[in-house]
Amino acid sequence: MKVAWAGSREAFQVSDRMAKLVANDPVFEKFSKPMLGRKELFKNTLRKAAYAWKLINDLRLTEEEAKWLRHYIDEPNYTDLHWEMFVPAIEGQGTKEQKKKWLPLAQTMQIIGTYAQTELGHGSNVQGLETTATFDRQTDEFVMHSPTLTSSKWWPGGMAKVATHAIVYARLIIDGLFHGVHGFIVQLRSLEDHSPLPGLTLGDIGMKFGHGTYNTMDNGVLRFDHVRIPRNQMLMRVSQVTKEGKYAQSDVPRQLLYGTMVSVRQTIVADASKALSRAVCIATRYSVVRRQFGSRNGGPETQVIDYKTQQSRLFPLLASAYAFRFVGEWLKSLYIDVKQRLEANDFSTLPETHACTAGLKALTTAATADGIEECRKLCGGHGYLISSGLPELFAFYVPACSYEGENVVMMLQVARFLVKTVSNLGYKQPVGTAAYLGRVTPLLQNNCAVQTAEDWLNPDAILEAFEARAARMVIGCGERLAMFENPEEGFAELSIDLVEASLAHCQLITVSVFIQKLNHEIPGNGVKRSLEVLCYVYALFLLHKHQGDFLATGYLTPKQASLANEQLRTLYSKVRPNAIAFVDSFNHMDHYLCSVLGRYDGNVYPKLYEAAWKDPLNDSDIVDGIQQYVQPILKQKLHYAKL
Ligand SMILES: CCCCCCCCCCCCCCCCCCCCC/C=C/C(=O)SCCNC(=O)CCNC(=O)[C@H](O)C(C)(C)COP(=O)(O)OP(=O)(O)OC[C@H]1O[C@@H](n2cnc3c(N)ncnc32)[C@H](O)[C@@H]1OP(=O)(O)O
Ligand SMILES: Cc1cc2nc3c(=O)[nH]c(=O)nc-3n(C[C@H](O)[C@H](O)[C@H](O)COP(=O)(O)OP(=O)(O)OC[C@H]3O[C@@H](n4cnc5c(N)ncnc54)[C@H](O)[C@@H]3O)c2cc1C
Repeated sequence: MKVAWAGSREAFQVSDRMAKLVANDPVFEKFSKPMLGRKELFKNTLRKAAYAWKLINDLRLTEEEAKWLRHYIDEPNYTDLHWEMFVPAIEGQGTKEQKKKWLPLAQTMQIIGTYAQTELGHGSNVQGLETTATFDRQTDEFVMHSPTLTSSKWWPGGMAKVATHAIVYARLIIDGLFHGVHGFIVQLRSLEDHSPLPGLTLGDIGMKFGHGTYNTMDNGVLRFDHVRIPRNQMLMRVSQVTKEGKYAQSDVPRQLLYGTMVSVRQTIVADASKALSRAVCIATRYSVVRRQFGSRNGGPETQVIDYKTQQSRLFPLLASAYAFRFVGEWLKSLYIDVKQRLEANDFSTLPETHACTAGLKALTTAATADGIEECRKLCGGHGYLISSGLPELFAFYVPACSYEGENVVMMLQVARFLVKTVSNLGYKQPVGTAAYLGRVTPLLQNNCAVQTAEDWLNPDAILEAFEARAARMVIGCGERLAMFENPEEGFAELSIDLVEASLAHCQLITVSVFIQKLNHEIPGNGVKRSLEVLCYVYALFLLHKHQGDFLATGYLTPKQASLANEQLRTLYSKVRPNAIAFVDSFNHMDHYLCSVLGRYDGNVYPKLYEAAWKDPLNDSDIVDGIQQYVQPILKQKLHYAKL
């Protein structure tokens, strides 16, 4: 199962080796992090990032190994933006000459970059950005300027204190004419003494949710006061500006300007299963250790994992972790394919890839953030302790619902793709993830054939149910949209239904990828049979949760929906004996989990007790402030005795 989770034996070996390397190195200790003040926390992260870079070079780690190393170090920092956004932005949007100049500097970290798109006034609406890049023909330069307070760049990670360069998105202006938003490479700091260059105001935007997690990152604010950069620092793969000030567009689509976001959204989907599996591992192990009620004749109480209600909250999350792992893997291969096509100027699959990355980013991050919080509750009161590992994990993870495309905004992008696909049905056969919309007649006409709970243990029955639900919701929206004279007005009016239809479409993708995985790629019958159980749990849980959709579209009868739920409960009993094996297969080491409740050895209570004594408040019996503020209250003579 470990191999099935990792994707291959080689992938398992690489991640396992890096996990051990980090866990065994005292530099990467992290239990004390929540006790540090912001400055110490930040410096501590800089120290770890520098040490990690040294290890990467000294040990000559491969790119894959370096990624796992950063993952297990487990602290967001400036290198995330450098490797995941700055470098890919140059790769995807730079010309050959620009790549030749900038990539070697970035890849050896002689410069450190960030991605400065969002502003105080606009994040989702990229076309609404206000920073300007005005071409000056006399000097062959762009003048970067922040004309308003709301045009201040706001959020870019690593920008406040570390980055020496940024890809800055700004409105291109030539001779007073606006030519859309483009990316520019801008140097922020001196490579000698690290001070901000003249004309730039740079700072940190302040503390974020959760203490010890995202505050390791220096998210920044940046303002320009007429800062000049050479013309050849505009990223020019999509559009070019000549020295005469002529604006030209290549025959590559403008959407490539948004390419870096597609790349990172794919990574975020691939990473969702890491965060969810981490929370599920903690909650499952603790649910086996924790006992409440049910003692008979002085025997042990019931392990809380044996309560049906606990199982009904935990096992769908376990199944979701596996579903997200597989859909992340699938999306990665889709992305690698589109990247190769884009390099060869084939843009045909870009719209579908954009819809998949946007929609699956929204689906997986929302479910993962909610899932981590549910795992915290599954651990009862102890889940609220930092030493459970869950509050910090939640604080770290939850902004994924907002960054890289706010989730509702992303689902509306999926809706645009679906509406377009439906309106083209007469003359263009949909392919890939939308192929089912080409079979609308049977999907609209045929209803579910399930008669017994056992009938639900059939991948074809499940797939057809999810296809019919999504198709009916999408087509229904399409029909209602057609009644509006102004399509944009109609889209806005129906946006709530469109988001629900998009979610149905994305859930269909995750369910069908899980089924596909089982049909083709699982080594060993035992592993395959166990994963089949999780696949059914995932699908039937979604069906139960969204049964309103399945019933309202008329595909299921109430009887069939309740048979699905009956089957789901039976499946929970099949998951129970393997629950620990399923979470051990994630191969999460204690160092990575950083959780007293999720310890591999189950030795929870002594370690919980021990961890409490490490709190700085327990350094002495009488702490600072007691004599000054508590004793006077105790010793005062009250006028009003009853108060
Ligand atoms: C316990 C403690 C735990 C701690 C753990 C620590 C672990 C650390 C581990 C470290 C490991 C490293 C891994 C890290 C990986 C991830 C790093 C993430 C860091 C996160 C930092 C965040 C960065 C950011 O947020 S950057 C800013 C992102 N901003 C956005 O996403 C903005 C969203 N807005 C948009 O995308 C657009 O503006 C949009 C799409 C909403 C609308 O655009 P528009 O210009 O108005 O266009 P529109 O008219 O709607 O569309 C035109 C047309 O184009 C199509 N389109 C739109 N976008 C794209 C695209 N990207 N690609 C292709 N096509 C696109 C659109 O559909 C339209 O098509 P048509 O309808 O056919 O015309
Ligand atoms: C931790 C973190 C790190 C970040 N790092 C970076 C970075 O490195 N670089 C960078 O450039 N940016 C970064 N960002 C910014 C991030 O990309 C934006 O915050 C994100 O894109 C959301 O945009 P917004 O803040 O403008 O939200 P808004 O769009 O203002 O969202 C507010 C609300 O309005 C709704 N809404 C907005 N538009 C619509 C619409 N058309 N229809 C319906 N509802 C709508 C949303 O659903 C949401 O509920 C980061 C953000 C965070 C939290």
